[in-house]
Order: sequence, then structure tokens, then C-alpha cells
Amino acid sequence: MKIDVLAELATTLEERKSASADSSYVASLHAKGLNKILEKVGEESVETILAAKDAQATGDKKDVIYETADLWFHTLVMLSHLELEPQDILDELARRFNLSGLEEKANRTK
Ligand SMILES: N=c1c2ncn([C@@H]3O[C@H](COP(=O)(O)OP(=O)(O)OP(=O)(O)O)[C@@H](O)[C@H]3O)c2ncn1[C@@H]1O[C@H](COP(=O)(O)O)[C@@H](O)[C@H]1O
Repeated sequence: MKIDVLAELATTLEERKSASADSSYVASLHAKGLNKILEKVGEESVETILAAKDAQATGDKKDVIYETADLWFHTLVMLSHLELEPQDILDELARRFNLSGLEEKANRTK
């Protein structure tokens, strides 16, 4: 049986919104608020960039996977805090199928 990791994680993240901050890292992030969550997204972005640069230099990609997982996770907490779901992002990516990146950029209003 194939597990839909994003959907399962999104369900867990919703459950953790009502958990106590003492027992759950996700609940503790929500309790600290959006600025703390964004700080973590920024931190994990930088760590991902550094891991990618290291991977290019050494050929070892293990840390890129680890740091990107941290980044995706904190981004999912951010979406959840704003009452958005992974599916909202997947829908937007699906909308862009077969649309050239150059064409999509030309159609952007912002
Ligand atoms: N996928 C993750 C996940 N990825 C990373 N992390 C945590 O994210 C944090 C990031 O690492 P850092 O070194 O930056 O953390 P830190 O130094 O403790 O953070 P600060 O004190 O600096 O803010 C670590 O505490 C990791 O354990 C995660 N925590 C939880 N999950 C998922 O969320 C579910 C719910 O977690 P809880 O809310 O803790 O029950 C878990 O079952 C997992 O499925």
C-alpha cells in the first residue's frame, strides 16, 4: 500500500493545532505564532542552500534530502497556520502543467 505522505502529514498537522505546546513541536510553533514559523522557514531555506552547495562540492547529497525535508515540513506548518492545505499548492502546480515557465511569467499580474 502506497502512503500519501503529504496528505497524512497534513492530517497530523491539523490535529496538532489543538495539542498542547509541551507535548508537540508543531503545537509549540503555532503557539509562538507566524513570525516564529517564518523564522524557521527562513532558517531551513538557508540550510538547504548551504547543503546544496556542499553537495555540489563533495557529491554527497544526503544533507540536501535532510534539509529539504526540514524546509518542506516548516513550509507545511506555515500553510496550516494560514488555513491552507498542501492540495492548494498541488492544484496550482497542476494548473501550470503544459504551460511554459516563460509564458506563465508573462501572464502573472504580480
Ligand atoms: N516532519 C516533522 C519534522 N521535521 C522536522 N521537525 C522538527 O523541526 C525542528 C527543526 O530543527 P531545528 O534544529 O531547527 O530545531 P530546534 O533547534 O529545536 O528549533 P529552535 O528551538 O531553534 O526553534 C526539529 O525539532 C525537528 O524535530 C519535525 N517535527 C515534526 N514532524 C512531523 O510532525 C508530526 C507532529 O510532530 P509533533 O508536533 O512534535 O508531535 C511528527 O509526527 C512528524 O510526522
